[in-house]
Amino acid sequence: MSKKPISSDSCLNMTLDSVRESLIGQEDTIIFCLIERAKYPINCPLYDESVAGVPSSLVEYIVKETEALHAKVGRYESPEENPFFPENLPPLIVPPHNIPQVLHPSGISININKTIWDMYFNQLLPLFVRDGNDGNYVPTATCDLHCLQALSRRIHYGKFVAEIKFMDAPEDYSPAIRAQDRATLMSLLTFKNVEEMVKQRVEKKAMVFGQEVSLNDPDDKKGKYKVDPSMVSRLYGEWVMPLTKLVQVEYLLRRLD
Ligand SMILES: C=C(O[C@@H]1C=C(C(=O)O)C=C[C@H]1O)C(=O)O
Repeated sequence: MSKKPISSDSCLNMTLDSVRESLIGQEDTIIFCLIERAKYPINCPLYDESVAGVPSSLVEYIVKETEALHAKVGRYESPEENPFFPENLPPLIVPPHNIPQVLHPSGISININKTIWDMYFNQLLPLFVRDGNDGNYVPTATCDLHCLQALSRRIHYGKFVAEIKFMDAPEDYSPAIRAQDRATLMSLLTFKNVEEMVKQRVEKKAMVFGQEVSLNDPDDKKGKYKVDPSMVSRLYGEWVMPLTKLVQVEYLLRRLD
């Protein structure tokens, strides 16, 4: 496993192991966010485009307005954060943080949040949320926002993974980058054994974090989970890891610009 610091002057001492540790920590956040969202039914009116009083769906309005507030106080100063609606974000009202530059400048602006948005609302939500409408629209939208932010952060973390992989073996990656050869880059950065471990671990975490707890009959709730653990494994296998790898490829394609 790599132990080399990512760059001598970044002082961040990132390694492939340390970014993988961060991805493992982010698994917890994603699973807890899914558990919170699953408390509410689908609450369809939130996603209806024609709600009186707001210019878009209620969920889109809440995400946009929250991002505008967060932009003013510096959320998007961090290279780990990517807005869903980057157009027309207001300027900072606090002093800049001067976060050390780790990523290659051409890769920083990669943003696949449109794909993440579509995946979340059209494919993922219907899989783990029950039908119904309990009227809790704003708390439900807040859960959607947290799920989206956690997934986006995890998937865009591929930029850091790619930077480290490149710095560890520029001689392996450079010919494929020069040839703009996506398939070779994808196979160079893929570790099937790591992906298999990730899928197993998130399934196990979903069992532990989402188990139902009963004081009376311990067997009463056995085998019942707040979100289906196999669905979490599927989420990672079909969307989270492929999209993280897409970000890695996009980043590497620009790495020698
Ligand atoms: C993130 C990495 O790159 C790839 C993507 C993975 C993921 O998204 O979890 C896991 C293994 C790799 O195939 C990594 O190597 O850790």
